[in-house]
Amino acid sequence: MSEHVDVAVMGMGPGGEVAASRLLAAGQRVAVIERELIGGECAYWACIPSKTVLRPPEAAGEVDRVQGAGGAGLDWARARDYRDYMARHLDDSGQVRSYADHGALVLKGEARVLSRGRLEVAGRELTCDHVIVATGSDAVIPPIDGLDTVTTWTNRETYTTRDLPSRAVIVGGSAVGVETAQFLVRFGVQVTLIQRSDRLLGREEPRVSELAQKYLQETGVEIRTGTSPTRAYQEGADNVLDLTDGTQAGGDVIIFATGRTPRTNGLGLGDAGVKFGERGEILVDDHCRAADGIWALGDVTAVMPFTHVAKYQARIVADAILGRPHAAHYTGIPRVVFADPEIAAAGLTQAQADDDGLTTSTAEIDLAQSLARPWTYEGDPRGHLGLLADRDRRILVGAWAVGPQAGEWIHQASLAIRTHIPIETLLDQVAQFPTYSEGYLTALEALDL
Ligand SMILES: Cc1cc2nc3c(=O)[nH]c(=O)nc-3n(C[C@H](O)[C@H](O)[C@H](O)COP(=O)(O)OP(=O)(O)OC[C@H]3O[C@@H](n4cnc5c(N)ncnc54)[C@H](O)[C@@H]3O)c2cc1C
Ligand SMILES: NC(=O)c1ccc[n+]([C@@H]2O[C@H](COP(=O)([O-])OP(=O)(O)OC[C@H]3O[C@@H](n4cnc5c(N)ncnc54)[C@H](O)[C@@H]3O)[C@@H](O)[C@H]2O)c1
Repeated sequence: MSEHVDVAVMGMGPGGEVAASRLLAAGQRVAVIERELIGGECAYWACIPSKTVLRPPEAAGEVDRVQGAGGAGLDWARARDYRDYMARHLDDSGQVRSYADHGALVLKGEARVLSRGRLEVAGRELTCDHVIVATGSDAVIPPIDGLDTVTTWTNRETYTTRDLPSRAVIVGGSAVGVETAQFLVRFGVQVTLIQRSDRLLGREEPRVSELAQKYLQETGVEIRTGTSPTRAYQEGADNVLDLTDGTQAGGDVIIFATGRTPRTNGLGLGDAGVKFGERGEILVDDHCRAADGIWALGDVTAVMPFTHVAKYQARIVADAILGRPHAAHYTGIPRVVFADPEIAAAGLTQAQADDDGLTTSTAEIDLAQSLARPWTYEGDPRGHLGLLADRDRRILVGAWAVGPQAGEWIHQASLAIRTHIPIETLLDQVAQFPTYSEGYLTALEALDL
């Protein structure tokens, strides 16, 4: 006999967790279904371990850059132990207990939709009023001849490794590739980064790519753009890639940071009326509704594959199920790459604004030339801020920043873009002295409006 719940959540990554927690708090009977670990990719193999191991080199670098301090050392064994602690030693028994204590029906296993409102999990049948699909994404590995003869890693092996390689080749130069290169090189690994397009972080402004490349090269990463692997083979102890530009790259390991694909295989969703996009993503409306009684959120929708977006969409879905629907807005959501210095952006790029037919004005400032904070912060100051304004509406539509803690102070631009704060109000806003946030005034004044 099948058991009935109000809502079944398929996949308990950060998106599924937020949806489930909110629905449980509102008194709904919720089944939480997870085939691996409650917490998902983010908690065990992505955001949390990566940000944990990026922090020691960042802190040590800060100490070395501050005048009057110096000599900070790095200790991989301690960094790794703390990473493993932060990733709960790949043990979710605490989460399983906690959801059960909060009244959830916790099911460990692969969920599959049998028909609308009917699910199967590990041989057990479940009926429900709503299904939330929050199954995330898998790493993509491009088809390359000979790949099965060499040692390959994705984010999973990279962020659970006990020992660091001496030399690593990273394929892919977007967020995962840049962060992974930054982490490894600062822990002493010799890193070669292979990027197919002609610049890193291809979705951001070309100037952001340029700064990202400059800072990464300064830390010792060898970056090769405009090329990609054609063949993989073993040469002695080396894992080697032949590249399209006729060169080779070799190391102890080849790490793939070549994107993600939505996890929808075998979920049985097509029969339940769910539609898929070109990348295999679940198509949703602005309430994250995929079909009658079926909702989807997070990476599986490919709207913006970030944890903060998965959590936002979870709020949208939970509110819709609880009878207080409001549409999702993605304008101005921040995008941060936790390199050193941090790389942050929000809103449109110039190319996107052009596509939208906007009449724009841009400004870029070197923060060290106009602010005190970069100088009080470090001896050889770094920091750039770029703004993109809509001249007709006199609002910001885009912003980027490359500098210390940019991932924090980008949120000012994020809010301004999301809420259409008039430029005049932004010019009248007072930022604390001396902070990086003061840069907004200088950049706004540099706009030609
Ligand atoms: C190396 C790396 C670093 C990242 N760093 C950041 C960062 O700093 N900040 C940020 O915002 N984003 C970051 N991301 C992106 C972030 O990890 C994802 O956007 C986020 O995990 C998406 O959450 P989700 O809930 O949609 O899916 P996931 O975290 O992928 O969770 C989905 C869950 O569903 C489960 N599942 C799948 N199929 C089934 C099934 N049939 N039945 C039951 N369970 C199932 C999976 O086991 C998994 O636990 C990073 C990604 C990578 C790869
Ligand atoms: N700090 C963060 O918020 C954070 C950190 C890491 C990842 N993420 C998210 O995770 C997702 C996955 O990131 P990602 O960097 O893996 O994927 P991505 O899709 O953003 O980038 C993949 C990169 O690999 C390159 N590439 C693909 N195939 C290649 C090949 N055969 N040879 C050489 N280069 C190749 C592409 O040109 C592209 O630059 C992103 O959407 C990102 O938003 C976020």
